[in-house]
Amino acid sequence: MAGTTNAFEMAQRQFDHVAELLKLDPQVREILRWPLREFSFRIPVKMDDGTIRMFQGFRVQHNDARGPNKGGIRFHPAETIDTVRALATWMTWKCAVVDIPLGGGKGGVIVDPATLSTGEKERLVRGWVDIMVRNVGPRQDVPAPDVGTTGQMMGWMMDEYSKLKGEYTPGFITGKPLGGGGSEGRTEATGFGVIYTVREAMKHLKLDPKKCSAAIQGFGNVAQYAAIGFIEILGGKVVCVSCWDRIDKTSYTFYKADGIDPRYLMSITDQYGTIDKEKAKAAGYKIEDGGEWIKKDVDVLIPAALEGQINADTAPLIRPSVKLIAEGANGPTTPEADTIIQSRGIFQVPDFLCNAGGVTVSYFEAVQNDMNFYWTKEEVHDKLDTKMTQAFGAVLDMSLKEKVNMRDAAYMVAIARVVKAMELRGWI
Ligand SMILES: NC(=O)C1=CN([C@@H]2O[C@H](COP(=O)(O)OP(=O)(O)OC[C@H]3O[C@@H](n4cnc5c(N)ncnc54)[C@H](O)[C@@H]3O)[C@@H](O)[C@H]2O)C=CC1
Ligand SMILES: O=C(O)CCC(=O)C(=O)O
Repeated sequence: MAGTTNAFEMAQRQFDHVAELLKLDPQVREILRWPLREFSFRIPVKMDDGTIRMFQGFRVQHNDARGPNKGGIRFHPAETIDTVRALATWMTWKCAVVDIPLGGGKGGVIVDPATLSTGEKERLVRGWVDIMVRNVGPRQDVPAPDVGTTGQMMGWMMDEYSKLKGEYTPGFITGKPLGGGGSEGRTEATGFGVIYTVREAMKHLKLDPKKCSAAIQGFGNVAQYAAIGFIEILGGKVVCVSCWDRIDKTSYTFYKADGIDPRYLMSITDQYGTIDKEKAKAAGYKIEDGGEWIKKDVDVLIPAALEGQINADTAPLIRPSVKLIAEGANGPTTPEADTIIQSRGIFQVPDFLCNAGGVTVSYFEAVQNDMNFYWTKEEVHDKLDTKMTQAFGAVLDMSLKEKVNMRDAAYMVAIARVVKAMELRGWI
C-alpha cells in the first residue's frame, strides 16, 4: 500500500458513506463491512540452494451471496492482510456492478517475485494451492492473476489443483495461458475495459477522443492495454507511462510530447515491468521522476499501478486541463483526494467499474471452461464491450438520478444487487 493510507480503512469509509446515503440497515452494514472468511497461512518452499523458506500467504473471501468468490492473487513485498481485505471487498462490488454472478475474493503472498527463479515461483504457487485446496474451486472461490502474478503461474496452479482433485478442473482459476484453458482476450481485457468506459465517459462529457491526450501511471498488464486502447480504439494520444524500476528501486515516467508508442515500450520492458531507460532515451523518450505523470497537461489521467497514488499530496498537482480520471488500478484515489477532485468538477470513472473488464473476461473464461467450447477474440471483445457499456450506463443513470458522484453511484448499484441476493437467499 502506497503512502500511509490503509486500503481496507479506505474501502470501509467509502462503503460507510454510501450505506449512510442509502440508510442501509445497520445489521446489513455489519455483514458487508467485513469479509465473511479470511485465510492466513505460511507456505514452505524449497529454494534452489536447498534451503527452505517460509512465505506468508493470504486469501480473503468477502461475500459470496451472488456466486463463488472471485479475484486475483497479488505477489508484492508490501502485501498486508488489510490490502487483501480491501481488494476482496472491492471485488464484491466489482462483480456486482458489471452484473456477473460472482462474489468477492482476493489473495496475496508477501514476496518480490523478481527475487525468485522460475522453479521457486512454480513451487511457491503450487504450495499456495496445496494449502488452500479445500476452500477454493469452481463453485467456491476462483483465483486469477493480479500484480506480480502471471498466466504461467495460473497454469501451474490449475495443474496442481487438478492433480489434487484427480480430475482436469480448468474452471478452478482464470487468466490461464491460451492453449492451457485460457480465454482469448483476457490479457487485454482490463485495459480495454478501461478504454470502453473512457469512451462512454467522453460521450457523456462531449469530448472528441481524437483530440484528447492521456497520462498513464504504471506499465503493467492494465496500463499497457489501456495505452494501446486509448491510441488504437479511441484514436487519442498518450504522452506518458510510468514504471517501477526494480534495479534502481524507484519509479520513472517515460514522456514523449508527440505521443508514446506502447508496443515499442512493451518490446523493451522486462517480465517484471521495468522499461529499459537507455533504449527509451535513444528512441526520444524523456525519462522523468515517477511522480511527474500526474502533472501533465492532458485531458485524461489513468492511474494503473497501485493504491493510494492520488492522495492529499498529489491531487493538488493535477492540471486544470484534466477533465476525466479513469481508475485502472484498484483504490488509486484516497477519500481526501476524492474531495479535491470532486470540488474541481473532474469526472471520475471509479475503480471497480473502470477496471471490471478483467474479471468480466475471467467470468467468460470460466463459462467457456464449463462448456469446453471456446469463443473467438472478436466474440470476447464484443461481449466485454457490451457488459462494460451497460455497467457504465447503469452507474451514470444512478449518478444523475440520485445527484451523487460516480463512485457513490457505483456503490449504490452494486450494494443494491448484493443486498438483493442476500435477501433472496434468506441471509437477512
Ligand atoms: N491485471 C488485471 O486484470 C487487473 C488489475 N487490476 C489492478 O490494476 C493495477 C495494476 O495491475 P497490473 O497491471 O495487473 O499489475 P502489473 O504487475 O502487471 O503492473 C503493475 C505496474 O505498476 C508499476 N508500478 C508499481 N509501483 C509503481 C510506482 N510507485 N510508480 C509507478 N509505477 C509503479 C509496475 O512497474 C508495473 O508496471 C493494480 O491495482 C491491480 O490490482 C484491476 C483489475 C484487473
Ligand atoms: O480476473 C479476475 O478474476 C480478478 C481480477 C482482479 O483481481 C481484479 O479485478 O482486481
